[in-house]
Amino acid sequence: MAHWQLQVAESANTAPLREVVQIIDDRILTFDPDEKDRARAFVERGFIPPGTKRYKDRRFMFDKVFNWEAQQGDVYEATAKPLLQGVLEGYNATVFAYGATGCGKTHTISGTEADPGIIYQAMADLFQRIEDRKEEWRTEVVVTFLEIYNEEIRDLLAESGTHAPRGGLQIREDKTVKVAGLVELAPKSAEEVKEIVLLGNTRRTQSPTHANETSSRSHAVLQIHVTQSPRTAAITEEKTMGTLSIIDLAGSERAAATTNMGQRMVEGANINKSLLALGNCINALCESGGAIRHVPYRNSKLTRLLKFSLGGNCKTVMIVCVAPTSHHFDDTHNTLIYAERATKIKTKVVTRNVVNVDRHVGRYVEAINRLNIEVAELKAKLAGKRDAENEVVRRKRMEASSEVERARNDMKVKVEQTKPSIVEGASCSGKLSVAKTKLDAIRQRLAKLDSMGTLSPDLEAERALLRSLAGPEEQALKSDSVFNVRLQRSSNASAMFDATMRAVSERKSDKLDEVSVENVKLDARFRRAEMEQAKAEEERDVMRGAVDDMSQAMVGLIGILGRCSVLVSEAAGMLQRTSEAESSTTAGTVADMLVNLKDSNDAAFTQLIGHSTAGYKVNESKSALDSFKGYEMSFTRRISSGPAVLQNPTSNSRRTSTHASLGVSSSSSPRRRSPRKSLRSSLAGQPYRRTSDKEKKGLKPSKNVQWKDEAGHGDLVDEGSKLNPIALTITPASPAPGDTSASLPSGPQTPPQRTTPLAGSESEWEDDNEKTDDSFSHNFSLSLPPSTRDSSLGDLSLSRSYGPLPKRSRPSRLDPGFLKSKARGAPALGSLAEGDESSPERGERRISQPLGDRSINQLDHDAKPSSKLKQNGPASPSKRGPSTPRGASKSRRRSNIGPVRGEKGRRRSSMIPQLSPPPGETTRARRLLISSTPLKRSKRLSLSRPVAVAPPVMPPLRRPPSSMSMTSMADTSTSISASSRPTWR
Ligand SMILES: Nc1ncnc2c1ncn2[C@@H]1O[C@H](COP(=O)(O)OP(=O)(O)OP(=O)(O)O)[C@@H](O)[C@H]1O
Repeated sequence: MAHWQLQVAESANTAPLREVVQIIDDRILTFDPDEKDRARAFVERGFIPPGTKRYKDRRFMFDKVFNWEAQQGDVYEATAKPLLQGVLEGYNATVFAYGATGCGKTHTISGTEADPGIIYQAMADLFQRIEDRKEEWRTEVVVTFLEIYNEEIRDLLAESGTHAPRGGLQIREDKTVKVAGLVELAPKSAEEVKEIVLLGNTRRTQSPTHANETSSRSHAVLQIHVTQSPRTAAITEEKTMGTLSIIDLAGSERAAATTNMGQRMVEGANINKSLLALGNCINALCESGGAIRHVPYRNSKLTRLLKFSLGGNCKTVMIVCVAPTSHHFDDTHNTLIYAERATKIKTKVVTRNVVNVDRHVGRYVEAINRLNIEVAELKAKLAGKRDAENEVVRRKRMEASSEVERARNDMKVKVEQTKPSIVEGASCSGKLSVAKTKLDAIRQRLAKLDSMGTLSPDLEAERALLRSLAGPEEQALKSDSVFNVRLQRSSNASAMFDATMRAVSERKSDKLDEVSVENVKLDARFRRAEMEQAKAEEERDVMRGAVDDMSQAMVGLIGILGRCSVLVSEAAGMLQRTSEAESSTTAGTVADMLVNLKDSNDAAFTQLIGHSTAGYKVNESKSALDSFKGYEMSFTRRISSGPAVLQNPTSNSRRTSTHASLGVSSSSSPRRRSPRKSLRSSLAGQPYRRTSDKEKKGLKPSKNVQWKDEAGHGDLVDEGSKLNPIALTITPASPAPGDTSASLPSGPQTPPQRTTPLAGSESEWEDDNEKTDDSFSHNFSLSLPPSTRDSSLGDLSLSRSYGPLPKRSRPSRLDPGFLKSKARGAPALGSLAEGDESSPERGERRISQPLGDRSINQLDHDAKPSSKLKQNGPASPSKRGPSTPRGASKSRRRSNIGPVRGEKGRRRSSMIPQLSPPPGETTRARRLLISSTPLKRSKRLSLSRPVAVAPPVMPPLRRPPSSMSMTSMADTSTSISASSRPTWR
């Protein structure tokens, strides 16, 4: 069935006398619409007889009606474009423009360079579609261009001078209509077709007429033959052939209207004749209704040429151009009637032009060769495609790898940036935990003391001590403390670290494949775990340091307690003997009290560590009081900021390991050597004693009033002048040169250990601020009551100076004093000369041994009659000199344990406990009150003063025993036991 599509294009005309075409919508128009203004209608049309219409007012309906604003593209879209797909599928199609002369047929079909018409747009579309399906179809396009001028067919593509005839071509009609001898061109693009059309138009007959300056005096027929065959060849080749005919008819013209004369009139007559033949064919096709009826195609060349386009196997679109003004009233009217009649053409079903070519056997070789070529081409394409794919894959892998590397690098950089701060935060967290734990223990004891109501002086002193101990811990736990600030900083760094890890692991990138994304995530997880491990290790180290600190302190304190108990016991024995000899009841009472004190302390000691010192006997020949050099104990630790930095106990214990006899183990036999660290080694392991500034300046240090100076806080109440105390400052001293242990076989065999650098290095390690906060020292002062005159027997005060001290300057080996003392020989070193002052001869040393070394550890081995104790007196250097290892003194000197020789005199006098007041001097009990609030702090605090035990000559006690008030350490120990948690520090 032929598909007729009638469309009307309105051409703008410059003679708008009256609009005779009124467009109703895109399919309906009204010709010669009725004039509403009756007066004007009368003026225009005059009188009309009754029963007749003044205006035709006739409606026409087409497939599409364009208004004045329609563009070339709009016309193409609605007319020729729907035919193109049919042509490619093997259908014939025809587009022709019909209308009166000068109405715009050529403009619609060909257009201009700037505004191309249907031909160019259709060709552009056609070649684009061919390009799109070229993989499956081989397509050939052949173009012919002719004109029918005065019933003569002329080839518009025939070049003059060639054998191709320009005119007089004949139509050959078989199954199709063909013009013999036409030049066929095979354009490859729409541009080439455009050039072909422009060329042909220049050859087309055009003449100016009255109606149109560029009036086409011929019918132009452009035919595009499209032949397609599939690329996949088979035995039977199926070809499709479609022909698109685009025809620009010459305009119909009325001879009267055009006033053409001569040739133009002849042309017009031929034009009208052919158009009339076309009209007759259309009428015949309409009337036949598709039935077989004679259609007068042969009446003109035009109808012969359009035979199959009008009534055959073809889809045809007729574009009708009309002038909308009353000036072309009749032409427009006739054209519309002409077009309306064309819409009624009914043709048979349109079929495809498909040709099945059965190949001859002889052509198989040709087909096979072609197929081989095709296969080779396809293989080459495939290989190229694979190479390209491989290249793409390789490039993607490289990009993914570099992206992963970038992510890893980002994480590494962030770890390096934040790790120090985060680890420091972990350290601070650990220190804060330690401080809190310590503070809890201190507060527990304080609460216990507070609940006791009125406290005895010693408990008051303990409370003051504990408060001062609590101060730095509270300080450390404050929200604005250094640790908390660092902790906050650390948490910020940690948040940054986490955010970066999260951002990097969740980073979206087209370059990352799944494996790379997983790799990055794993790496981020590893970094997080690594950071957690670093934090945990740091915290563990802090905790371990704190435990070590506690252990060191505990070992030292156990030594102090043990030795004090023995000392008290021995003093009690002396007093008892004195009381027996002099029949002094006072001495006896005091002795009894001391015995009680010793028993109480021993009980506390037992309760504390499960070991009693009661079984130890005092060496009769060498009294502990005589040999006791006091305790020099400087626990240098860092409050809440890490482990205490004590001297390496290993080095010292190694030196005395063979004589470690007062073990902290619960061994039942005191003689049995404990595998654990011995008391002596513990004591030897204490930090070196520091020379105070006063000592360095040669000032005579006070005895117990040194607290304020050293501690920098606490109120000093020097009651010594009033109370005349027996002040015994117990200082766990480092092994003195006179220490027999130093002369024991193990001593010389063991190289002297230099211990100072350890502490020194720690001192250097801390920054100034932290050192101020972190250092403290202990000083335990056992103040015995005035024995003779004061009613108050004084108290046993356990004091601990705590707080800042002036920065200690480390003695340097380059120090002139050091060199000077070095030049004088070993005796000038430190405490090696402790016995000098008590010796009548200079350089002669007293045998003064730490109690723990001799009286406790070697009770049975060195047991001598107690009477020897009195006879002992200043010992000759020869008694110990040969056995004194030089290394020991050197070691002590290096470790700055003792003062230089020049300071000995002053220090010595301050060290000797004034068991009996110097002649003419009123001794008073000296009590130290420690303020709970440190006034100032120093980096390190020397815990104690070196002390020398005065000769065991006890002044007669004048005070009745009943009034004596002595507080044993049992109170403290009881509370400790009650809390089942030692609070030694
Ligand atoms: N839609 C339009 N827009 C602009 N100009 C137009 C349009 N239609 C026609 N014209 C102009 O009107 C003039 C006549 O047009 P055209 O030559 O296409 O008419 P024709 O129908 O082909 O006449 P003939 O039958 O005599 O060849 C031309 O100059 C053309 O540029």
